[in-house]
Amino acid sequence: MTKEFDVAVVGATGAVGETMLRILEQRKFPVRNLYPLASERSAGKEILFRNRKIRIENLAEFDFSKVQIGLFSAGGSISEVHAPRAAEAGCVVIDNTSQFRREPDIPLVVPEVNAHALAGYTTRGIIANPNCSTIQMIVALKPLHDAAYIQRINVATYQAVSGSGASAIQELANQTAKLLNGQDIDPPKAYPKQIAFNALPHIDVFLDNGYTKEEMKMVWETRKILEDDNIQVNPTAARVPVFFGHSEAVHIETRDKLTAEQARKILSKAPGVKVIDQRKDGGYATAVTDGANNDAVFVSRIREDISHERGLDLWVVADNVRKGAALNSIQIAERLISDYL
Ligand SMILES: NC(=O)C1=CN([C@@H]2O[C@H](COP(=O)(O)OP(=O)(O)OC[C@H]3O[C@@H](n4cnc5c(N)ncnc54)[C@H](OP(=O)(O)O)[C@@H]3O)[C@@H](O)[C@H]2O)C=CC1
Ligand SMILES: N[C@@H](CC(=O)OP(=O)(O)O)C(=O)O
Repeated sequence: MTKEFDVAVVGATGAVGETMLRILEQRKFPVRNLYPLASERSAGKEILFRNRKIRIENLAEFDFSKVQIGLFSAGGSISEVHAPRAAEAGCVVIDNTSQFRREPDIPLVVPEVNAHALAGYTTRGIIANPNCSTIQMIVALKPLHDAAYIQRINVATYQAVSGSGASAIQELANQTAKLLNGQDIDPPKAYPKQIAFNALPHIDVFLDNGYTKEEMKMVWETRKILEDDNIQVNPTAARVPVFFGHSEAVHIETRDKLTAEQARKILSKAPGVKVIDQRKDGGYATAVTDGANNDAVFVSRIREDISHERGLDLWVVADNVRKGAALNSIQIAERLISDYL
């Protein structure tokens, strides 16, 4: 008989939490009892899971000794308080926030890339899920790194508003509707400037070195996941008026020469990757037509960099809420139960 697990979803009413519920159903994760948790604002409301209504409970009052697995996506400050409390009660936490990612004794895991790191979860009882932009980039780059050793990455992201949660999705929809109706938009709340029909070169807070925290997460997390502090990463992260699906223009410089043909061949066999790369109109993946609602990381526009002897260019697209967050967490949970619990 398949072993079953009691699972808490923290942030179950949010953009990521709701997607987690759907993915647990779709992948037939062996859930015995599901506990959807959120703030006291949502406590008492109901969610649907496997066609059954389940009452949302208040995270602050939840006893984590009732569950073996906790999927957390309610923000860093919430995880800071409640993830250690859950781990203390014997629940293994898979945390979607950036709260613990840089801590050396907490594994930061993308199952296709470094599943072996999961073994370290026993020290703190917490496993960190990486940043969405980092996950899709690293799924595409790891096989190329193994083949030719990547020395430097230059990346520009084009990130969907769903990365900022349910309120930002609503803000883009509202601004778009108002502008199309010839009305003035309300003062922006989710972002400092209008997002509809615009592009903002700003995600997360600004740091002293002039990069934003979203950009530096791509540097720190890439190095930790690849276990290589020598890899140089130079990101620019931008927010664009797309609802679901992050896109990235990725430029790599490898130690050993890799042709576009070799890279295409390697990527076509890589776990979690789907290559769509025909050099013709529409022969490439986009966030909306391919990334959104799909599990794969799509790679397109594979070509040799005309400005660098050992340079390669790629276009990488994925569903930021699925592979960038909810799906990756559940893939971690699947490895956890198959290999450790
Ligand atoms: N891997 C990654 O890159 C990603 C990580 N994330 C992480 O997940 C978090 C949630 O993202 P997202 O779903 O998009 O955000 P949403 O704003 O859509 O949802 C937030 C969720 O957190 C809950 N919450 C808020 N405050 C509390 C509280 N005090 N106690 C308990 N629950 C609370 C909300 O519950 P309520 O409805 O009751 O307010 C809601 O369920 C982000 O803050 C981020 O840390 C998100 C996207 C990608
Ligand atoms: N920053 C991501 C989403 C997110 O929450 O990332 P993180 O978990 O690294 O803070 C985005 O806005 O698209």
